[in-house]
Amino acid sequence: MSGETMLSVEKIDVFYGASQILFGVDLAVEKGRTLALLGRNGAGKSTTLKAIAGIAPPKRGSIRLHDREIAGAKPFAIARAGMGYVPEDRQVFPQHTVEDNLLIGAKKGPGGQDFWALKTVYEVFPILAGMKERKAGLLSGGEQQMLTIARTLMGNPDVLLLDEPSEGLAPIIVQAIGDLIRKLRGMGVTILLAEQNMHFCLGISEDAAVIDKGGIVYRGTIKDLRANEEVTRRYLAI
Ligand SMILES: Nc1ncnc2c1ncn2[C@@H]1O[C@H](COP(=O)(O)OP(=O)(O)OP(=O)(O)O)[C@@H](O)[C@H]1O
Repeated sequence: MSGETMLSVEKIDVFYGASQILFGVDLAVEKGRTLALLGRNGAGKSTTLKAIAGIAPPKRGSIRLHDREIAGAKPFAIARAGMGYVPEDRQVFPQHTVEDNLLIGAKKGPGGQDFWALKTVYEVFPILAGMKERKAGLLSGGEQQMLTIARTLMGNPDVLLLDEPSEGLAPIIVQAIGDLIRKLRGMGVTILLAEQNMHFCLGISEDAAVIDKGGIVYRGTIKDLRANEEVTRRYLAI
C-alpha cells in the first residue's frame, strides 16, 4: 500500500477485567481509503473499534491518528483529535428532531475543517433533509443509522469508524447504507468499517483485514480475500 497512513494500530492488547480479548492487533488505514475489518460474531471487531475510540483502552500497544499517539486517551479527547465513532447501537436522541440531533454533533475538525455542516449533510443524505423536524425516535432503524453517521460527520472527523452499520436492517436498507458509504468513500472520507458480511463490503472497501479470536489472521485487498476460499471458509463461515 502506498499513501499516507491516517490511522495505525500496532500490537494492541485489550482486556475486559481479567480476560484478554485482543491479542496484538495490527491495522493501518490509509488516507481516503476504506478498510473492512471482517470476522464472525465475537471475533473482536467491536472491541477493536472501542479501543481506537478510547472506550476500551488497550493495556499495551500503540494507536496513532496521523502521528499523534491516542492509545489510552479519553474518548472525548480522541474525538476531538479527529476520530468519528459510530457505535453498533444507534444512539440518537429520540426526543429531539433530526436537525437538532445533527446540530448536537456539529464542530470543526481538528485542523479547523468545516466541510460537513447542515447543508452538505442534507445534500449527501437527502432522506434526512426530508425529515428535519421529525423526532429522531420516530425514525426507522435504517434512518437512525443514517442519522448517527451524519451526526458523526457533522464533527468533521479525519477517520470514520463504523461498527456493523448494516446489522439488523432489511436488505433494501442495507443497500442504501452501502451506497452511502460508497459515496462517502468517493468524497475522500477515510473509513474503518467493522462487518460480519463480506459481501456487503465487496463494492465498498478496497482493503480488508480478518480478525478471529482477537487476533488478525488476514490482511490484503478485499478482492484477494474473496478469492481466498480457505480464509473465507475458515474465518468468515462463507
Ligand atoms: N463488556 C465485556 N465484558 C467481557 N467480555 C466482553 C465484553 N464485551 C465483549 N466481550 C467479549 O469479547 C469478545 C469480542 O467481542 P466483540 O464485541 O468485540 O466481537 P465482535 O467481533 O464485534 O462481534 P459482534 O458481532 O458480536 O459485535 C467476545 O468473546 C465477547 O464475548
